[in-house]
Amino acid sequence: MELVIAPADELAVLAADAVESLLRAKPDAVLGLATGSSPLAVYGELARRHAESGLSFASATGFMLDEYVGIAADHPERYRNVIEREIASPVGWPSRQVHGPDGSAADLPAACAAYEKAIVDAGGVDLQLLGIGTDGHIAFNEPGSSLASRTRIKTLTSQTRQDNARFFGGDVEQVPRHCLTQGLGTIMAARHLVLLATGRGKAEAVHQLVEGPVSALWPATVMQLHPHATVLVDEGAASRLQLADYYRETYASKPSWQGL
Ligand SMILES: N[C@@H]1[C@@H](O)[C@H](O)[C@@H](COP(=O)(O)O)O[C@@H]1O
Repeated sequence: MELVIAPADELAVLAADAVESLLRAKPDAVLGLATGSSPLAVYGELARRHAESGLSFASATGFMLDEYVGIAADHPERYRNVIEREIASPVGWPSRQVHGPDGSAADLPAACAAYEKAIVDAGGVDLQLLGIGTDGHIAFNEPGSSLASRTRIKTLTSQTRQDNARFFGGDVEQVPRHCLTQGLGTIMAARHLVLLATGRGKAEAVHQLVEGPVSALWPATVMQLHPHATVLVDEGAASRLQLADYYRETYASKPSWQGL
């Protein structure tokens, strides 16, 4: 696992660099897309590069991490709509190439199985962007999630619903109770994981993710078992790391030819 501690704007540039080098080397790459506020600056940077230097998503495929169940199709916070607004549309990415779990399906387990198959059929995810919840969830894999889980229905914790209430006018009752989410096993099958976390509110989750014991209680800790995981954090999110000085030293002495 590589840990980078830097100001938030630099983290977004680093993550965008990783996406750009992948797309330049493999235009039909498969990208894993996260929602939440953490990846927004990355999406902004990618949109800027699309507009200014022609970075193209025309042949790429995207897979979202998760989706609410029981949210109106035209709700601005439906993750499908968020991804369309924040990244697909700004980079000219054809909608038919960007996929998400179908939270409005009549048969939700079948929709989950179909989603797993679609990811495999596309060749698997090359680079998965991730955020992290204050309780250590990734996608919507709440504490207690099986470390081997696949796309399925989950019930959101009250902590996550409170955290996400800000997207629903501050009213926690408006936040759906259920979701479809890629499982931890699904996420672990991606070839490169890039997680972004900023602010002191994420400090404990980041400490557990990087330095805690691997445990379903802190689902993101499963990333310790991934052969290529990059964790990008600002000073606030790094504030509880025991080995922060070592991570800084390692990154400062990293050879310039070595990407993320
Ligand atoms: N399902 C999403 C996660 O994918 C995201 O990582 C998390 C953190 O969100 P934020 O980046 O806004 O802190 O929120 C939601 O619960």
